[in-house]
Amino acid sequence: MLLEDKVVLITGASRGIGRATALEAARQGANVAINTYRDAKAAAEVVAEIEALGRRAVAIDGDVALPDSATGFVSAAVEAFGRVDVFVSNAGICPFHAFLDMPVETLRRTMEVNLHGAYFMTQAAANQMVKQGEGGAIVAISSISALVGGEMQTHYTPTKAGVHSLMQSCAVALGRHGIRCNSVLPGTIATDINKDDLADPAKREYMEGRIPLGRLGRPEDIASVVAFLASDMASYMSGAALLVDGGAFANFQ
Ligand SMILES: NC(=O)C1=CN([C@@H]2O[C@H](COP(=O)(O)OP(=O)(O)OC[C@H]3O[C@@H](n4cnc5c(N)ncnc54)[C@H](O)[C@@H]3O)[C@@H](O)[C@H]2O)C=CC1
Ligand SMILES: C[C@H](O)[C@@H]1OC(=O)[C@H](O)[C@@H]1O
Repeated sequence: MLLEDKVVLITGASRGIGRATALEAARQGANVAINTYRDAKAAAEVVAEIEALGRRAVAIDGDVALPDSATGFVSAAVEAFGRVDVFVSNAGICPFHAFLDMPVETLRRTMEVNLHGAYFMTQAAANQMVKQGEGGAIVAISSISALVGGEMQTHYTPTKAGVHSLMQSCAVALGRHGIRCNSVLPGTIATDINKDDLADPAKREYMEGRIPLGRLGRPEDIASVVAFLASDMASYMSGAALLVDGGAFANFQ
C-alpha cells in the first residue's frame, strides 16, 4: 500500500475527482479528512465508504474561499488524527461563460474558490507539516487548462495555471522542510463540473475524438496518479506537473 497509516487531507472531496482520491487514499492505507461544502449527504456517504474500507474518515464543511476554512479544516483533521502527512488541493468550480460579458461576480468567485482557496488551504496544511518537522507531500489539481485556452473558460484557465505556479513556488519555499509540492493536470474527466457542457452530444463526441485513448477520463484515472505523487514512490519529485489526459494535449494533428 502506498499511503499506509498516513493522514491525508483533501478539499472538495464529496464528489468527482476529490471523492475518488479520498477513496483511493483509503484503499492505499490512509486515514482521510475531507473538506466538503454544503454537500452533507454526499460527504456522509464518502465517510461511510472509507470506513467500509477499514480506514477512518472525518468530513468538515467549509468554503475554501475563506481563510478561516483552511485553518479550521487542518485543526479538525489534527484533532481527529493527530497530524497531516499529505494535503490534496482539489476543490474547484468552472461556471462556463463567454468572455465579453463575463459577470464580475463569476470571475471573482472562480478566482477565490480555485486559486485563493488553493493558496489558503496549502498554507494551512504546510504550516502544520512544518510544525511536525517530518516533511510531507502536497498535490494540487491543476488542469490541462493551465496549458491551453477555452472560449468559455477565460475566468477558469488562469486559475489552473495559477495553481500549477503555486505548487512550483511552494516547492521552492517548502523544500527545506522536506515538503514536496506537485500538481496534476487532468484532461477532460467526466464529473459534475462538466455534466451540462458534455450533455451536448456533439460537444461530447468532439472532446472524445480529440483523445488518442478514445474515451473521456474517469475520476479514478486521476486519483491513482495523486496517490503516486503523495507517496514515497515519488520521493524525489517536487515542482513537477503530471499531465493525465489520455494523450489529448499531444494530439495536434
Ligand atoms: N472534470 C474535469 O474535466 C477537470 C477537473 N479539474 C479540476 O478538478 C477539481 C475537481 O473537479 P471535479 O471533480 O471535476 O468536479 P466536481 O464538481 O465533481 O467536484 C468539485 C468539488 O469541489 C467542491 N467545491 C466546490 N466549491 C467549493 C468550495 N467553495 N469550497 C469547498 N469545496 C467546494 C464541490 O462540492 C465538489 O465536491 C477542480 O479543481 C477542477 O478544476 C481539472 C481538470 C479537468
Ligand atoms: C470543466 C471542464 O470540462 C474541464 O475542466 C478542465 O480543467 C478541463 O480542461 C476541462 O475543460
